[in-house]
Amino acid sequence: MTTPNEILIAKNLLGIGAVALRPEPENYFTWTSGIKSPIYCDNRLTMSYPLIRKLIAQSMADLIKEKFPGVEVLAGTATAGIPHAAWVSDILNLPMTYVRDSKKKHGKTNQIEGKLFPGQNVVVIEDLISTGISSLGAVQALREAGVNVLGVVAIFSYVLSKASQAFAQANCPLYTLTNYDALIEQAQLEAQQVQTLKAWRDAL
Ligand SMILES: O=P(O)(O)OC[C@H]1O[C@H](OP(=O)(O)OP(=O)(O)O)[C@H](O)[C@@H]1O
Ligand SMILES: O=C(O)c1cc(=O)[nH]c(=O)[nH]1
Repeated sequence: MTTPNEILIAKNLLGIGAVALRPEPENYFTWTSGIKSPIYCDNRLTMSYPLIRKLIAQSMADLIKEKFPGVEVLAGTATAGIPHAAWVSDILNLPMTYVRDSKKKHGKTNQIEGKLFPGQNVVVIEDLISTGISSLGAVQALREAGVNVLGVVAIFSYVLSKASQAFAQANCPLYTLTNYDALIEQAQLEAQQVQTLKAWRDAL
């Protein structure tokens, strides 16, 4: 069942043109995982719309307070999760860190930037979940640093079965503000196109 807030966030993403469709296989987008896709959701565009980024930050803050009341630190995923982690940490008045996808090649060679203390309760902030590999990589780095990852909060998920399995296997709860089904239902597409897009996702 799609909730009113999932619909609201999906409508806002659609309203700013964050969702692009390329139905012809020869023009498919390439995702970070290498998956070829007829759809791409560019949540980075939300940075340019203060009202929408505030709606996202407040919704994430509310979700974190409800699901992870013991949170002590937020960790954004580089790069697209970082600005959202900053805005949410401001609302919740919490310290913030961010996690690179690998160790920096120079300087202090950190993968995690910012201050963490072993045993702290951390929530990871991500912009988007496809396979979940990026956010679960951040979760692993944080666990190796000795902190307790309570879970991941993201703006959007494609709800791929492989992502659900990966989060379950990593014993990491995931909550998102909206998802693929809400998005394509609000996208004012032909019924046939909605069916094709759902079948494409379900086959991944
Ligand atoms: O669930 P996954 O299959 O890992 O895919 C989702 C990731 O892909 C995008 O990041 P991208 O690698 O494009 O980098 P960016 O955040 O620096 O833009 C997005 O911001 C997520 O982090
Ligand atoms: O999997 C990805 O790389 C990906 C998909 C998508 O829709 N949007 C995005 O920013 N990244």
